[in-house]
Amino acid sequence: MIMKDVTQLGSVMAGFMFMWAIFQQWFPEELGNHIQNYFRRLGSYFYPYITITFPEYQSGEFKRSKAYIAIERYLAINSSDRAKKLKANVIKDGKSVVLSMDDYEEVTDEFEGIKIWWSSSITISQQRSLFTNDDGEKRSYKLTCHRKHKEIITKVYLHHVLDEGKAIVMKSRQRKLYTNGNMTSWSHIIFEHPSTFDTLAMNPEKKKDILDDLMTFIKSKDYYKKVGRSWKRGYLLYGPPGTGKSSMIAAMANLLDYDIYDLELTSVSNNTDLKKLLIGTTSKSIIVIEDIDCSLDLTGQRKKKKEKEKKEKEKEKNPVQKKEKDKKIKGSEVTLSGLLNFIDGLWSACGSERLIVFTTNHLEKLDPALIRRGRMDKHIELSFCCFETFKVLAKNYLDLESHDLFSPISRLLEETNMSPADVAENLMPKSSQENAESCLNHLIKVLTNSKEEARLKAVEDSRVKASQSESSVVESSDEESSDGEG
Ligand SMILES: Nc1ncnc2c1ncn2[C@@H]1O[C@H](COP(=O)(O)OP(=O)(O)OP(=O)(O)O)[C@@H](O)[C@H]1O
Ligand SMILES: [Mg+2]
Repeated sequence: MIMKDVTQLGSVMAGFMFMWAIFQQWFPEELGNHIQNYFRRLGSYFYPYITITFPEYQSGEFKRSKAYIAIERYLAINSSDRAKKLKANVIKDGKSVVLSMDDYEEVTDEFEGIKIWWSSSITISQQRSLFTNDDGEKRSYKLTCHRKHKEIITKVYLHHVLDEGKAIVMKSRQRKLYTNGNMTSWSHIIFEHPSTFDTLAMNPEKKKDILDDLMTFIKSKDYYKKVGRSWKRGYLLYGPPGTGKSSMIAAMANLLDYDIYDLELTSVSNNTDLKKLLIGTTSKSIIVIEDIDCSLDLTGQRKKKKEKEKKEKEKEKNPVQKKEKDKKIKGSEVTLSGLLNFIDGLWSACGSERLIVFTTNHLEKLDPALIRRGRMDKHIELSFCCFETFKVLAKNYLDLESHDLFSPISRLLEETNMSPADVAENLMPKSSQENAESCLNHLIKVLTNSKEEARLKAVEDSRVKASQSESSVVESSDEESSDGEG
């Protein structure tokens, strides 16, 4: 209603201005300016509103304007005076419907006590252009507010609308899992991994710590800017196979609504291609390098320690040699320094709000430069299944929070090294006859066998060790006696 009054008032003022344009030609210039100013003031008095229009397509752009899409989604959810006619947009390959305000609808919004009017309009263009859709329709949203609020509306409210709208778009879009199939570009599939922090079995305190860290990160845009760092964070996930490293990455992506870029380092030819791939990533994403120790060629790293340290010192003195020491990625020309640049060089700042995650089964094999704090800010160990981990798995897989068999399982878990993947596998019912108790009994059996196997292996290992040291004693005494003969 108010919106209609505002629009009518606008039409009256437009009429005034038109008449003025005709009269203007009959007056001397100076008098004309006076009258013009007078009319402007009069106009502001009767029509103290400003309007801002957001077209669906910016000129020169083929894609729908991001601002338009953000406003569309914001208004569908936030406008206090909801639109009566809605439009349904089908997204996520037909799996989800998003409602938005239909053409020629009006809604109101309120921000810090200020009333804002929004209207949607459409003009049909006779001349079809590349920048409109097939029907030659040009849609736009128009914001109207009182002139005295111009500052707060343009500087604060619009940011709020665009940020909220973008967040809604991000939440409802389909997330993608990218891989560098082609050497310098990414290809993707829809990312639909069911792992979440609820299904992830690990020590609850550790889990909370990671969750807090992630939530702090996503809210820290201004902080990162203030301290002069690009808005990204590195996570190093390490631990034996089947302990949940990949599952945690999926849980992170699901929690934050991020895309995943799964970087296969061995198929990147050189540092330049690596840089191109980096530029091709978007914000709000996780760049993952799995099994980083398998990608880096670390042959020769474990030579005799002292000899190596001596050589290192010499190389430090000679920059040419220092460059040579740079390790290469197996089967490619990408070097360690190329990778370090990828993580935190100048180019790494080309996007924002990004996590870089490395996983490894062998932390000790990694070059310290690669995982130092600042590059890999948070080191997270995922280890063999403990009782805390088991409890989460029992809850997820069997809907059990407690059971008499939990205490023998707790003891056995302390005495064995079984990965959560193996425990989970044993908790899964294999037939319709199996119930929670039979699954627990099955797990006890497997844990007992594994404990026995570990005991036998330890006995065998110590036997081999003893026989090795015996034979080395014999060898050295033989050498001594032959030296004596010589
Ligand atoms: N901590 C865990 N919580 C819940 N499920 C787990 C956990 N660890 C392993 N699993 C289960 O085991 C399977 C394998 O786990 P995942 O692939 O995450 O292990 P990983 O640590 O990445 O192993 P790898 O080092 O071999 O890559 C998962 O599909 C999941 O079902
Ligand atoms: Mg994995």
